[in-house]
Amino acid sequence: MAMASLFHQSSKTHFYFALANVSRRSFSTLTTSFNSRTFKPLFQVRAVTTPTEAFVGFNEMVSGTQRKYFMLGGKGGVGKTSCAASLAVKFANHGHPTLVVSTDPAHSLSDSFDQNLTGGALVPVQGVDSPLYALEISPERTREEFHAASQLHGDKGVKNIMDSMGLGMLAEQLGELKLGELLDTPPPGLDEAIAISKVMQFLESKEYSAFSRIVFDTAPTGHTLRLLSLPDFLDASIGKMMKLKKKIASATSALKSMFNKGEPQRDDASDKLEQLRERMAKVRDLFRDSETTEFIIVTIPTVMAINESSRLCASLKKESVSVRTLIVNQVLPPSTSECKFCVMRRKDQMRALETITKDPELASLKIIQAPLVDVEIRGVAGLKFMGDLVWK
Ligand SMILES: Nc1ncnc2c1ncn2[C@@H]1O[C@H](COP(=O)(O)OP(=O)(O)OP(=O)(O)O)[C@@H](O)[C@H]1O
Repeated sequence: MAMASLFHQSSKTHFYFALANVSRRSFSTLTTSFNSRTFKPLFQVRAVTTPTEAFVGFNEMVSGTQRKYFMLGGKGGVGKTSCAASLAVKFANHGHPTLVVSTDPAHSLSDSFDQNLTGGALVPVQGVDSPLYALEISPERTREEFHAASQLHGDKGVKNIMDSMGLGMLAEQLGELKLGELLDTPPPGLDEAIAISKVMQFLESKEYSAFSRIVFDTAPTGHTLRLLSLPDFLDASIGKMMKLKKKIASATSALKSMFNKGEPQRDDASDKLEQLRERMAKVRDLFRDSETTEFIIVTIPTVMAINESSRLCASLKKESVSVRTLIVNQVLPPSTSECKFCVMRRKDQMRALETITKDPELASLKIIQAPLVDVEIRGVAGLKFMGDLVWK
């Protein structure tokens, strides 16, 4: 039996209705480089419309103009990008200037929106009611920039780039290490460090201040957990570096005072380390602030995916990251036909869904079931359609 016949008839009508109603308003094609020195807000925040119908969960997510962050993550291929992109479209269509960020090195935002959003800069998404920008954080591209700078200007070039990313203090602390050589075998966590530095830019740059909703399409589970635990790890490392520096500094100043009775020297390096530490603390606090940040786990109704989601949920809770919602995507809609394959598959999915209710990590979450549809979710129209099914 063709997949098409699994599609719920009313949903199909709904889809074409959605297609016909998608606004095609276009935005200026302004793209903004991260390294831009002139910080101007890209646009002003408009009044946000709050739906009055039965949008219980989404109602809470959309209300208020205070900035909120939503991180969507889960196992590879379950529909993270489709869910993240559809949420971003829905926020924008409810009046929120929205930014959707991909931290997955294998980006699929461009494929999902069916628009070219590559380049590692803010790119406007066409076809939504309020400004929606996409950003694919590209560690590979940054690494290439590092290499080029290293070849042209040696370690000084690499340090300049790190400086422009807000990681200059870290570069200084790496001191005599051959940064160029380090890049040939990037240490684990470098991709996440790059993603974190971008998060720091969100927090500090006026350019990003107008976005009231920021949706992260994260990389599959392992990467994401490293990303979330990095601020703590760096904070601890910086703490150790500072202690060491203080010891060296007090020994040095004791020596200096023996020979030179002049003014005590200001310790610039320690000041900068302290600044970096404060920035890391801000990122960590942001991830853990349940008022502003929420992690939404996306899964599919298979025992393997649900088990992984349970482990992800436990790890997120350990990191004190707020998790309230689990999306079970690609659930087969009820079928009136006698297709054996469909009946078996649906039974199997029902068994997997049962395991959620018994899972100690997942049972307490709000469960959203999103149906498997018979068309690929692509383009703003498709994402709007998916958004209306998922985000209610
Ligand atoms: N509910 C659904 N019904 C039908 N197709 C879907 C559904 N959800 C997602 N898809 C399709 O499944 C494919 C994978 O989806 P998506 O790229 O969103 O997954 P992902 O978890 O982000 O993948 P990756 O881990 O590779 O980034 C896409 O072709 C998408 O259109």
